[in-house]
This record gives sequence, structure tokens and C-alpha cells, in this order.
Amino acid sequence: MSGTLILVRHGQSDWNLKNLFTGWRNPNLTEKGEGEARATGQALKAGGYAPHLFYTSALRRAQHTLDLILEEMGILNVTITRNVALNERDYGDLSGLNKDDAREKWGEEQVHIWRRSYDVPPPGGESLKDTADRTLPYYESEILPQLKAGKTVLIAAHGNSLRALVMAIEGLTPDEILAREIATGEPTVYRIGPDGKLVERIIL
Ligand SMILES: O=C(O)[C@H](O)COP(=O)(O)O
Repeated sequence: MSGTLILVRHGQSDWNLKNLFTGWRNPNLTEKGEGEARATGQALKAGGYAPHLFYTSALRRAQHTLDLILEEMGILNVTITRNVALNERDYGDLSGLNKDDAREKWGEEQVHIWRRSYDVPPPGGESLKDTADRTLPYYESEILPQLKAGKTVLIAAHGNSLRALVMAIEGLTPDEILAREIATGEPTVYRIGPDGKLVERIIL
């Protein structure tokens, strides 16, 4: 029996709207972001998904996204596991800065390297590789065994912690994963075999 993994990026946050580097800072969802989360909940319900296990990060934009999805799916009284391993990549000293102001200060190329290179961290923060180094062991120890056992697992997390998972699951190279943008509220659904390997990606 295969398991099902549903990954959802949080809906638009206040800082996404303001174009600020966010990382481990803790803004709320905007109204649009709440709508994106609800729409994903409705799409999952319409697709007949019935998750058994629920995971999110230690940040409120992802937690709130999961709550809204569950509300739309009519799922009540379940245990939600929150873990910092699923947090967004820590943007270090860039956190709270406007992305356009940062480009003006350090140049387009340097800011692109910080945002989209695999292993060059922003000052005081984490690279995608650093993020993967905490996200993947958590996935392998807590989530993968559930998928191998045929369970359906729903994870609400962040652009870069989800990139780390997508890279490992789809076997992508650093260049391939860095070209992959996951939109706010966007679900990615995989069927995972009993051996833990990807069987297919399902488009909702
Ligand atoms: O933390 C952030 O600012 C965003 O959620 C992700 O930003 P990025 O697209 O610049 O990596």
C-alpha cells in the first residue's frame, strides 16, 4: 500500500505582501493568504483526501494555514505536531529587510545568490543546504515511516523547507530545485511507495 504526502506552503503573509525577508520572523497571514489556505482545504476535500497525520512549523503563518485547511475539510479534534525542523530557512541579518532595498544595497547578483544558491547562506542565516540538513532528518525519522505504512500525511510549511523536501523526494539537483518556485497556498501531492520512494506526483 502506498502513502500520500500533501505539502502546502503557507498562504500569503503580511511580510510576503510587504516584500520583506521573513525567515524565522512571525508575521500573520493576510486576508488573501487566509483565502489561499481555505481554497487549498476545499480542493483537498473535493479530491477526497482524508489525512491521518498533521505537521507544521513553529511559525504562525504555517500553523494558521493548517488550521484553515482543516476547518474547510471539516477535520476536528486532531493532534497537530509543530516542529522547528519545518521552519522557513533562517534569513539571518536579512530578516525584516525589504527585498528591493537589499538589492539596492548589495546588488541584484549578491541578493540572488543569497536567495537562490544552494549552499551560500545569507549573513547570519541558513542556506538551502543548511535548511535541508535539519528538515530531511525530521522527515526521515518522523514522517517517512508513516508514509511507508500507507498513511496520508499533511504538512503545512514554507517555501524553502518544502524545497528541501521536494528536492529529496523528486531527486532533483540543486539547480533544478532552485528554479522551482512554490506559490503561497500551493499544494504539492505525492504518492510514496512502501520502500519510501516516489511513485507519482499528483496534480490536484
Ligand atoms: O522567508 C521569506 O522571506 C520567504 O518566505 C521566502 O523567501 P525567498 O523566496 O526569498 O527565499
